[in-house]
Amino acid sequence: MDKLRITGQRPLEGVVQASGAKNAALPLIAAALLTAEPVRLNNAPQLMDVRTLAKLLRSLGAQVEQDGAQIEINAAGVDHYEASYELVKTMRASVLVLGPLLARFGQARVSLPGGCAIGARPVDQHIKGLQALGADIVVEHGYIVARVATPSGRLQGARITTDMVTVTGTENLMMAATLAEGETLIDNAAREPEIVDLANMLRAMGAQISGDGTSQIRIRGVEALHGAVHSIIPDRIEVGTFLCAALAARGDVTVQGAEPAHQDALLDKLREAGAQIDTGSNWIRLRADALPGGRPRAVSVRTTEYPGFATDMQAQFMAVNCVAEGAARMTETIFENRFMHVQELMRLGAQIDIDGHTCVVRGVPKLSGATVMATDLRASAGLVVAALAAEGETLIDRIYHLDRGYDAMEVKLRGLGAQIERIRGQ
Ligand SMILES: CC(=O)N[C@H]1[C@@H](OP(=O)(O)OP(=O)(O)OC[C@H]2O[C@@H](n3ccc(=O)[nH]c3=O)[C@H](O)[C@@H]2O)O[C@H](CO)[C@@H](O)[C@@H]1O
Ligand SMILES: C=C(OP(=O)(O)O)C(=O)O
Repeated sequence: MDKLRITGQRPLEGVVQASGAKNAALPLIAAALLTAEPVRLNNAPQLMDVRTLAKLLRSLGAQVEQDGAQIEINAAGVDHYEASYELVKTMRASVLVLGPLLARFGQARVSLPGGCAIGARPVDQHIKGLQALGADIVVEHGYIVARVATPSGRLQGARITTDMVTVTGTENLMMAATLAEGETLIDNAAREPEIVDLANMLRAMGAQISGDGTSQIRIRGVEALHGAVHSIIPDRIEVGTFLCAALAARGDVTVQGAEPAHQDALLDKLREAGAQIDTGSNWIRLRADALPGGRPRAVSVRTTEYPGFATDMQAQFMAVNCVAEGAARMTETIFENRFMHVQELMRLGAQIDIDGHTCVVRGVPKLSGATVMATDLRASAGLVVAALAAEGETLIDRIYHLDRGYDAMEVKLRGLGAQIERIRGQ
């Protein structure tokens, strides 16, 4: 297993390029299953999760080729409708093939996604919504077995109100509804930029969708969708991770290829912490090289659905609070077990008390490098941010979690002056 070795307290300076968003790329790749015509995605990130989903689509009979930041998908030859446990267990987002398979082929057998460290993450809302669209669904032997049992063989538009706001749930239902007969209204829909990106590509494929970006999405089903070319939005979590790293390590970093409008909640918190933020149409610059007192101020956050503070940024922002002046309260409201980085941050000298869904972080003047273990994707990113700020050497084990969702992270950080290297495992 690969590890990262980081020697901290090097000033981070310069320009870094953001990649396309993992959480947009995955539903967009799944959406290509909705048509027999080719779909081309530009600005695609090069990530383990993208490779895993590509492998899953190939196992269904699709052709998928990635060449750098371009992915070509042709789902004309799909003749299998089963996503096996072996492929689904490493990545929850594989459940995104359920809606498209059901809508285009009338059947799907998709393994329940494997257990994930950050919470139980059931898919009951995906199932409930697809049932409302007319699917017969049973869960047996660890698989969701779904069939369209309507007289026309097509899903039927319906009103769906999800019990909670779910991102991939909204995406699955949106994709399924594009080929349904009649109109679907998804109420309590997620409003994330990745939902809007998916709606934009589905529209380019001929779908009729409105209301994306609000909590009511309306879809008028069409008989067939066609091919499209689409450019994936920037990865706001990757961008945020670089900004947190720049603040924690007190640098001056410009992230190019970013979308500042997607980052309001985070930029507010970074400013509150003392960072100077400047933005342009597609870049964000964070300056923390002249903080009053030399340290950021501790800032409390509460994770919520978009446009609130993203749960996927909680660990990285906690790393900033670990070296800040003062104390901050951090509340996680989306996932029940997303504080696994706390124990590892404490190995670096952080002072954190956990009480259920809330942590109180008391900033210390200095963290000190140690050997730590990555437990999930953003926990790993939080450890990288902390290690960049820590004195001495930190060894981060199990970075396969990081590779799921960051495109060449150590190469990009090295470009900013970080001392970071990958140690290849056997
Ligand atoms: C690939 C992708 O886009 N992943 C993102 C997506 O995950 P994902 O789409 O899996 O997260 P959801 O928005 O669905 O989860 C939100 C909450 O709803 C619960 N829930 C969800 C569905 C369901 O059927 N039943 C249920 O109880 C979950 O357990 C969780 O507590 O949104 C999360 C919340 O912003 C992010 O952290 C993930 O990075
Ligand atoms: C939790 C995440 O991803 P996933 O939903 O793919 O597990 C994430 O991107 O932080």
